[in-house]
Parts: sequence; C-alpha cells; structure tokens
Amino acid sequence: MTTFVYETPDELASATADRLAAALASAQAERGTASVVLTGGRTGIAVLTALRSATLDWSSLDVYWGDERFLPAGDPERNETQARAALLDHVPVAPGRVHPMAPSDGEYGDDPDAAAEAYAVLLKDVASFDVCLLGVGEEGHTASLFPGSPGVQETSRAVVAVRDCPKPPPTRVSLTLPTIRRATDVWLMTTGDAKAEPVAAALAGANEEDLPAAGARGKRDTLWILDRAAAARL
Ligand SMILES: O=C(O)[C@H](O)[C@@H](O)[C@H](O)[C@H](O)COP(=O)(O)O
Repeated sequence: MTTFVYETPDELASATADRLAAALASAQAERGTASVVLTGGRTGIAVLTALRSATLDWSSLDVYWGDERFLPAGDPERNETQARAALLDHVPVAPGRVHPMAPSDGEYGDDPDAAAEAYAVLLKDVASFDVCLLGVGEEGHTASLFPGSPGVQETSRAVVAVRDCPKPPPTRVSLTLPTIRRATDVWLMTTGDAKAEPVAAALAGANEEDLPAAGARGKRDTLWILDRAAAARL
C-alpha cells in the first residue's frame, strides 16, 4: 500500500492525472494496450478533467466503469455523462473501447439486475485492469458498495445491482470487491475533512463489510491518494 498526500484537491487532480497517464503509457509500452476503470464523484471527475491534456495513445485504451448511477442515457448525474464531458469527448478514444454500464432506458430497460448481468458478461474475458480508480464516501463506501449492504458481501457475481443507496440516486450498478481486486493497481482518491475518518479507519484495517473501501485493493499495489484534509487523521 502506498499513500500520497497533496496540499489541495487541485494539486491532487493534476498530479494524479500525470501519474495515471504514465501508468497507462507504461502498460501500452509493455503490451500495446491499457485499461482503466473510471469512478464517479468530485475527485474522480476532477482527475479526468486534468487528464485531458495528457499525451497518450488514446486509441489503445479500454475504458470501463466501477459503478454507475442507474439513470437514463445522457442524464447529467450518470458517471458516464460526467466522464464524457470531463475527458472522453475531448480525446481520440476508440468509441468501441469505451464500455459504459447500461442506462435505465437502454436495452435492458429499467432493470438494474439485467444491466449488472450484461456488464458481468462483458467483463468475462477481461482478466485484469491496469488501473481501477475509486472514490471514497463519508461512511466508507467505494464504487456503489455501501456499508452493510448485500453488494459488499457478494463473492460470486462480478457486477451487482444496488438498491436503496444512501447516496442519491438510490439505484446503481457496481463492480463487486472481487472484481475490483482483479485490477493490477487500485487507486482510492479522496479529498476533504469529511473523508478523514473513513480514510483513517480503512488504513487501520477496518472490516470491509463495515467500510467497503477497506476491501478495495489491487493485485500489485493499492494507492491511497489524499489531500491534506482527508489525511488529517492519519
Ligand atoms: O457514483 C458515485 O457516486 C461514485 O462512484 C462514488 O463511489 C464516489 O466516488 C464517492 O461517493 C466519492 O464521491 P466524492 O468524490 O464526490 O465525494
């Protein structure tokens, strides 16, 4: 596990975008291709905005999502919509290599279980992700895995529908912890005072059912990327 602390959220976003571009470029240099899992949330979207100006072979990149808010296509609250506006609409990614989770008015209709199952099928042949980006909630959620919810205990399914989420919107689709752990590197990024407590608890080894972010780790490394406020209790 590696921890990075930046003075401000802006510094965090710009340094993390640089680190991400370097990590993806290094995977491309090794294998000719790279993959990244995106997250929603303020910090994750700020990093994507900062990544716009990176020099990268955008056409050799697969883009996945760690979770999605189950809303109609194009809804401004969808993580996909925000990631497109922040980054994907500004760089020459290959459209067929951008893999959003289904919207609530898409081919699986208003059925988040079907959307989750379809994403699990898509991920069947994906053994690993180079980098899985994640945010952290005030109560310790990550992706859309909330404390004490059934999704956090899931061990057989790769992707789950999540209902009654405490953070709006209430219905979401999320990778499960075993799927997140397929990533070579997991990067948990968070900022602000409200995150100081869950960050300290996760790093102290909290139980993942109580604090799902504590269960997110990569096969090679897990990076905790914080601003000074989120690191205040370490
Ligand atoms: O879709 C979402 O809401 C997320 O993917 C969620 O897990 C988010 O990353 C955290 O809640 C942190 O969000 P903030 O950075 O805005 O606090």
